[in-house]
Amino acid sequence: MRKIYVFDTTLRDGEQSPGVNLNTREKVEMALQLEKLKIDRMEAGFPAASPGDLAAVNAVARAVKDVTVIGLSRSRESDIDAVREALIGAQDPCIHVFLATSPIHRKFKLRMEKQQVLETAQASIRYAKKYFSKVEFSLEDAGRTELDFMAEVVAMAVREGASVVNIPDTVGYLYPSEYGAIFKYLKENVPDIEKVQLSAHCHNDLGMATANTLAAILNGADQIEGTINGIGERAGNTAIEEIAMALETRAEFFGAKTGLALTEIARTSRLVSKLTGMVVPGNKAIVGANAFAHESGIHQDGMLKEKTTYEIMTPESIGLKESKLVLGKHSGRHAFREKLMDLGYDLSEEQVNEAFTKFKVLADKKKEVSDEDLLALLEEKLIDTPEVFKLETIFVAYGNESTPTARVRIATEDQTIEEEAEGNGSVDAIYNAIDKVSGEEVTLADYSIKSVTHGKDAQGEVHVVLSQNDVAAQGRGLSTDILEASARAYVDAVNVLIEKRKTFSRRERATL
Ligand SMILES: CC(=O)SCCNC(=O)CCNC(=O)[C@H](O)C(C)(C)COP(=O)(O)OP(=O)(O)OC[C@H]1O[C@@H](n2cnc3c(N)ncnc32)[C@H](O)[C@@H]1OP(=O)(O)O
Ligand SMILES: CC(C)C(=O)C(=O)O
Repeated sequence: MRKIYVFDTTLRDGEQSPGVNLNTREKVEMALQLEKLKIDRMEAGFPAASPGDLAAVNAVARAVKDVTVIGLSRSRESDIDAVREALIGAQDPCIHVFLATSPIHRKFKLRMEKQQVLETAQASIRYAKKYFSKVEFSLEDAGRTELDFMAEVVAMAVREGASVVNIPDTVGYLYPSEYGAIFKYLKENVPDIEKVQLSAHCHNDLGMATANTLAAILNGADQIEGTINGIGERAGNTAIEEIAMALETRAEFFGAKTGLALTEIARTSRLVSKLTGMVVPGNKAIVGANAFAHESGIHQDGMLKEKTTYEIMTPESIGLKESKLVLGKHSGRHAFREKLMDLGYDLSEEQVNEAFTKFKVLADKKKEVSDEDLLALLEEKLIDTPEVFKLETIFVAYGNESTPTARVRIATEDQTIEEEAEGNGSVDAIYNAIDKVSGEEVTLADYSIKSVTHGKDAQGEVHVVLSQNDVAAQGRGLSTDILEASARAYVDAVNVLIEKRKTFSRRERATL
């Protein structure tokens, strides 16, 4: 299997993400984790950028042992000298010199003719070669450079003894077949091209960085450049974890692999996210929180029967513990039952169906139903409350300068009653309206509320104690809305109270 060398630029191009600034300690921490991931080459920074970056590159160079450490440099002697200083102490140092070659960059940015570009690049490679045995040269914006001029510059870099020549699609402009064709062209048209490694460096402006990098591999690229989590300038760079897993998962197609320790991917991704402050989107390939999570019933059923139905790679392969079956409104009975078993509930078919119906009502209100939600729901289900009154709807009007008003609709065995009442607050108004429906004279002896789950859409659980003469009754209500939970708890307590009163009077009659 052909080996693809991984050039990680999380610490350089990744740090160019707007808002990201890594200090020396953070760069070293990340570098040591990248070493554990077994990347081959690491671009630690741009030493000429600032004294701080020079010092950080030097600290990284001294800290890592098994990775080639690289410093970036413009085609200027002063930049090259800064890299020399920064890489003192590196086990295996390498300099990365670049110069833009495209007509747009030549004309507007560098204000150079083709010949000047060629000569400047040549002079800088020669100067770099005096101090470094390993020199990578990049043709910035190669993706928009004329093919014949690109070949001319690459041929010069080969003659001057560069070890790697990089062909960046700096602005993420190309389509995979176009990018792949460049590598094929260079392989076929540049003399002695086999003396250098060809490298692919893609940006994600049109979301094609991964596809373009893979196209380069299919057309002979020896090295790929990218960052962890795909962070980087503008829309970012190629995500290294995507390339590594694509090659691993489709080895029969690509016939190439990286040497990465794949089980370190998840840990590295988390560290990069933590230190850069760049949150990984849930749906990000490979390392997003949802990459191995399944929410819909049909998928969950498939997963429970055979994981390969919906997973082309395992979470374990990137260092995660297991896939997740997330309960939500699209989930089905198979996953629901499985979750109940995990929580220690071995229920009958009928009980599962009953709980499932309640779960669906809750799932309509909540984005994700947590274990705590389910436990609360199951406990509620197991309490055998006789339903003389059944709360159908509540409506509350509240304003800080008006009297709170509530309207409730409650079903009894043979009719539906609607009542409205005012109160000192919204809950009081609801309770007054319920009293009007039930006709019961009760005292609210206790009221408490707590959140049983977390977040903005947490479920609130309300407990009330009602008393009537010598009889006390407790009620409990659960909802994502605390007013609804309050109403449910109250109606529940009224029902319990009526049931208790019946039992009490039966006992009394028996003793008479
Ligand atoms: C595609 C990439 O990611 S390339 C890397 C991009 N990364 C960075 O730029 C981060 C670090 N950069 C910096 O800290 C600063 O830009 C510095 C220190 C390098 C230079 O700062 P300044 O001297 O103030 O120059 P400034 O950044 O404004 O302009 C860049 C200059 O470099 C020139 N330049 C750009 N690329 C190159 C190159 N590869 N080789 C030689 N000169 C170059 C520009 O033409 C411009 O020159 P001019 O001043 O003669 O017009
Ligand atoms: C310096 C070069 C390799 C670069 O980052 C780019 O062209 O995107």
